[in-house]
Amino acid sequence: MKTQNTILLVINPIAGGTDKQPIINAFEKHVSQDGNQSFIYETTGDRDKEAIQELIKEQNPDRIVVSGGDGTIREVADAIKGASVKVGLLPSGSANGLATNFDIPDSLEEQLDIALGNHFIAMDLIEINGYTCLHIADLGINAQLIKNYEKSEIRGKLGYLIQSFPTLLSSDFPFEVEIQCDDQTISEEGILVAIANANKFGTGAQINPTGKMDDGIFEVLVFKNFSIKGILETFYDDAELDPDFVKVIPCKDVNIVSKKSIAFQIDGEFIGDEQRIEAKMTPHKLNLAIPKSFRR
Ligand SMILES: Nc1ncnc2c1ncn2[C@@H]1O[C@H](COP(=O)(O)OP(=O)(O)OP(=O)(O)O)[C@@H](O)[C@H]1O
Repeated sequence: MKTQNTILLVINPIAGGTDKQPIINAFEKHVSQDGNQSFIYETTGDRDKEAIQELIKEQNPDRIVVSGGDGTIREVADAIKGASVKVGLLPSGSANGLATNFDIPDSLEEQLDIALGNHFIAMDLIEINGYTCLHIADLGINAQLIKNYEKSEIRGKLGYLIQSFPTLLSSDFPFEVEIQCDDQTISEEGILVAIANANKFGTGAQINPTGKMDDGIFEVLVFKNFSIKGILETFYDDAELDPDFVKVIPCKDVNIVSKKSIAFQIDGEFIGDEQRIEAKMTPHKLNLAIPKSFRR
């Protein structure tokens, strides 16, 4: 006889500003049709990591399905660190950068098939200045855009675009950094220094085409100057990054020091103006359910 599994849904009621009841209904239906048992935890924004850890201890779920944005996924990743529980995604945040990297489709039914399916990646987790990073962190123009965007009242792509003009003209760019990666030290000048586990920004821009999310290595990318060609190339899957435009340094451990404080973001969330960034690959993996068609 098939054993009954317990599946926990962690759902952020405010993510993306949408009604979550249809997601809860579809999840419960799908899990019961599979002959499994479901239970639900709604995040509150206060001590969610600890609450999820308590639930894992009490209920010992076989899998946790996360409905929210990257912030909610990170909360779950932090809660299960070191445990083997599987994780599925029902992206419902405002940007969904991690889901974009795995080409998770828009339809809820397809998302449920994937989240409750049996294709997994043992995804690397990076620790940066004490935070868990799921896909991409960066110092420079992109983080400055996110900072300006978070302060602005105009939402959506238009808001992002309007913010880009003062950001691109700011005297902070380019800036100088010293990068100590494993046992080499490099001095560079750039407009954006990214630490990338993944290939894409949440917007879909392909900034790190050779990155693999399960190889135990992340890439430090230094974008050296404003190049329309270089920026356009990052939108194509098979882009070969021009070394005059971007320098790529694969590593497991990096210290980045900037001469001045520069805007810094992790997974689409503005962290602060920073001068020192310490990033290292953690020994933990996220056992994530992904589409069968995902190309590593
Ligand atoms: N019930 C709640 N009320 C208010 N805030 C909450 C609640 N639950 C979670 N949060 C907050 O939501 C944030 C995480 O949101 P998340 O990133 O998942 O969604 P989002 O911001 O809509 O999406 P994205 O990160 O893709 O832009 C955290 O700051 C968390 O503290």
